[in-house]
Amino acid sequence: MSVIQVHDKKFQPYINAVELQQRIRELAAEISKDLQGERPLFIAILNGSFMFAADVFKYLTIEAEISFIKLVSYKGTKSTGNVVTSIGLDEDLYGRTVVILEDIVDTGKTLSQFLPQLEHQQPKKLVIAALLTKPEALQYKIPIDYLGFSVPNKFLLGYGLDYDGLGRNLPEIYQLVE
Ligand SMILES: O=P(O)(O)OC[C@H]1O[C@H](OP(=O)(O)OP(=O)(O)O)[C@H](O)[C@@H]1O
Ligand code: HPA
Repeated sequence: MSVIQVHDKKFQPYINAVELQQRIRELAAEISKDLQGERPLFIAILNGSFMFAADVFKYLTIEAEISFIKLVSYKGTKSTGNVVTSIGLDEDLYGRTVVILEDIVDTGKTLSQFLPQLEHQQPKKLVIAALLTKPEALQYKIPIDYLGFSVPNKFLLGYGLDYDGLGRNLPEIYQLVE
């Protein structure tokens, strides 16, 4: 792995593919142990989480379902500010064990807006699995139950994460060179 250029910016190697896969196997093993017999529904938030979701899901050793959703944000009324709604969630969450799959919790804004909507459906349990989080960037308190890596507040690329549309296909994670 070496420094790469995407659009106008340079990125240096940060987490290699072997480390990533090893950590994801560990997370999948933990989830499998904790949620044995619950037939959880995994909800992957597109676009960024597609690779993480695919890898976690294939390493699970329990019965589970998966659904992919896209969040769309639009301007609500003055009092509600931005409203986030989801496209593609057809399942009824009532009484179910639900695992949210996110590639990254950065400021936490996305999940802080979306979690209440899921909770509204009264799942039996709602847990979060995130590959990455940036503690220094967090502005909203998000309880991450299964975390891959805690990372510094620098822009990341690869393994689902993009810079202006590119870089999602990289099998490893890169960090912006500043
Ligand atoms: O914690 P936050 O600051 O809200 O950031 C995290 C969100 O940002 C990214 O999605 P993005 O909105 O860039 O869309 P994408 O997944 O399609 O790239 C990422 O996949 C998370 O969903
Ligand atoms: O560090 C990041 N990289 C790419 N996309 C993102 N979305 C939130 N944080 C990031």
